[in-house]
Amino acid sequence: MNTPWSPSSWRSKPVRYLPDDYPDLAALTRVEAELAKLPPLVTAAETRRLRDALGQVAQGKAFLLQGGDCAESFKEFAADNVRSTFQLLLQMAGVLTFAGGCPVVKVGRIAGQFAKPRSNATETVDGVTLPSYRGDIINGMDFNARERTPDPQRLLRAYHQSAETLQLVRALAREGYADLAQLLGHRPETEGAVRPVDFFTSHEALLLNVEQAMTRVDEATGDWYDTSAHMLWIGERTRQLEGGHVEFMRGIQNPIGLKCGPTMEADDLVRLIDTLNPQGIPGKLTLIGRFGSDQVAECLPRLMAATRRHGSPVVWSIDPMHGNTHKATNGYKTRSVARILAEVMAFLQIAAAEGVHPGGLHLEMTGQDVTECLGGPLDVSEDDLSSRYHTHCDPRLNATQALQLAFRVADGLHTVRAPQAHAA
Ligand SMILES: O=C[C@H](O)[C@H](O)COP(=O)(O)O
Ligand SMILES: C=C(OP(=O)(O)O)C(=O)O
Repeated sequence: MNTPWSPSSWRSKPVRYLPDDYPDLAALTRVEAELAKLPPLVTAAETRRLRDALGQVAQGKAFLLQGGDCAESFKEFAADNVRSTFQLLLQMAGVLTFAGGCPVVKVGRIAGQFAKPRSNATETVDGVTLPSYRGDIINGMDFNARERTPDPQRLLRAYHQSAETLQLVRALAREGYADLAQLLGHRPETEGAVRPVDFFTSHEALLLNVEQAMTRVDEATGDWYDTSAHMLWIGERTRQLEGGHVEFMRGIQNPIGLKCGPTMEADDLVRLIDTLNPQGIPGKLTLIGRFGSDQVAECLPRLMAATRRHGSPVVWSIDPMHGNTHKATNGYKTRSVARILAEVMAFLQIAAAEGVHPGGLHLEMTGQDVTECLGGPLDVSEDDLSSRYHTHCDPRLNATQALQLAFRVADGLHTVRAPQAHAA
């Protein structure tokens, strides 16, 4: 694609999943202009550091751990919640580093993960039909007409909450951690042993009007960076080659993710790679498979084979959440840890068979002790779901479930690497 790009060129393309029911469009335009004047949330230099770190993943020398809420919310925003998810990610990274034998790049679904592409535009309860809840950045979760009407002021509230979240995350990352013992809950023995950690932010780049407003020229390089997060990804529902989301993402220098679900064809994937990373920069593009444990064996090998033949240095990561959602018999939207584990293990085995580095894990998870996914070490049952089901959209792994997964992945990475180590 050699056509000129600008932060607003997506506006001339078909765009899916952007709300089109703001009652006052002039108010929306005013808020977009206000956002464009607010300070960047992240810097271009930090963003380049993440791209370089992901370049190491693309070369098989590191592993990507990306995780956090399905949807951040205004109501659940609290320092303790941010801290517990941050610490959980560090604990998991510790497990993966020690057992997997390579550095782990840590990226939160945090400080901007607010907008959700919903399967149905409307929801009907007791004969009343209203717009679906689409994330706190767009409308409210309560089932009444006022809450479900998109409100542009929510864009500003989400910006400010993201800024506060980032401030806390940056402080926590500076405090860093001393060693694995501290990660597992013990205090460091000496102050001097503390090491800062690199921690990055990410979210789905769904609301292109917001992403456009946050996109600025970096003085040092003259390049465009989306300063709303270090990494942005294109969702499964908005990855059309000719669509607005791909158009926007092809012009920014941030590392980007691309969700790849069961309907992704190898030819389309190659075209998307050529469009999104035409120069083949290592670390620029992360492919995030999300097929479901029952489809991964059928879908993933041909996509991995296509990227291997193509030769562009992509990171292959797996999101074992979004293809494994089902409704429990009591109506809760849930996921079973067994199926999540099965998809991740299949990913490791398929990557080994295709000669591709299994580069990362993308999870919806929280440090809070929720009961949203079934199974795990404490064997959450369908009857337990109602006790602590707090997610605003999709079910997340709780801390014990996420740590169990990290140990299993670390084991799996060790096993798939062992034959390569012997061969070397
Ligand atoms: O998180 C992703 C999507 O927004 C979500 O899976 C869609 O959920 P829904 O099918 O309940 O709309
Ligand atoms: C919507 C999401 O996933 P997907 O696009 O893969 O369905 C998500 O990760 O929040």
